[in-house]
Amino acid sequence: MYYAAFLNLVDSTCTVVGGGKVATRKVQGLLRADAIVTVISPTLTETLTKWVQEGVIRHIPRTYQAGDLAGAKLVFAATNDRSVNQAVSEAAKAAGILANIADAPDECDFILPAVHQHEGIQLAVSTGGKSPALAKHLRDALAQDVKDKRTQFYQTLNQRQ
Ligand SMILES: C[C@@]1(CC(=O)O)C2=NC(=C\c3[nH]c(c(CCC(=O)O)c3CC(=O)O)Cc3[nH]c(c(CC(=O)O)c3CCC(=O)O)/C=C3\N/C(=C\2)[C@@H](CCC(=O)O)[C@]3(C)CC(=O)O)/[C@H]1CCC(=O)O
Ligand SMILES: NC(=O)c1ccc[n+]([C@@H]2O[C@H](COP(=O)([O-])OP(=O)(O)OC[C@H]3O[C@@H](n4cnc5c(N)ncnc54)[C@H](O)[C@@H]3O)[C@@H](O)[C@H]2O)c1
Repeated sequence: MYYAAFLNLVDSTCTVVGGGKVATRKVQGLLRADAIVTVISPTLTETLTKWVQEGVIRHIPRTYQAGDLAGAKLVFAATNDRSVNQAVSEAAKAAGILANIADAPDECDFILPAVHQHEGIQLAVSTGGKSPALAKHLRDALAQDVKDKRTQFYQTLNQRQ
């Protein structure tokens, strides 16, 4: 079983290798947590390009090189090249940096849950890597349940503010 935790990444540097669909999703989650994000990739999705133009993320416009992970608190490998993702995994391990490797659950120090966030409540659902689609489905069902009972939950939360 994985150890479940909520990380404080405010002002922490997180490095994402790859600039495709999966990298975009990982960056979005990091920005929601107020992390400082560097993306290393020769290409970017439209969304990532927009965030670079807005100055929201830093972009290194080339392929991954040894030494790129220096200073990172967390590392994400999300290229479509197995050998690159594996090189990132090995470099992170050697540097003692926790890594998420998008195409290799066995190489992940941590995996991401499906998340729902509304006001003060955050739901996170995992299937331990077995079925991300089921994690998404369960997250949506639980989010609906929270929504249905929101008056009751938010009264409790507001009493604690
Ligand atoms: C929950 C979510 C969080 C996030 O990424 O933020 C997440 N995957 C999501 C979506 C998604 N992932 C995949 C599809 C395509 C359809 C399908 O196959 O289901 C879709 C659907 C889509 O894209 O819509 C395929 C896939 N995923 C992994 C592999 C590699 C492998 O299994 O070998 C492959 C095969 C790749 C291939 O070779 O094609 C691996 C991982 N994906 C995880 C998390 C971790 C385990 C979570 C758990 O189960 O506990 C883990 C282990 C590592 C990690 O990435 O952290 C996010 C939903 C976010 C949301 O929408 O809210
Ligand atoms: N974990 C998950 O949730 C999940 C979900 C779907 C797919 N995947 C896996 O994630 C990987 C990426 O999927 P995608 O749909 O984002 O792919 P994609 O093809 O959209 O994007 C790949 C990105 O990697 C970049 N890239 C390629 N070589 C590089 C290098 N040497 N250095 C830096 N960047 C490089 C490309 O320029 C591109 O931006 C695939 O291996 C796929 O099997 C994981």
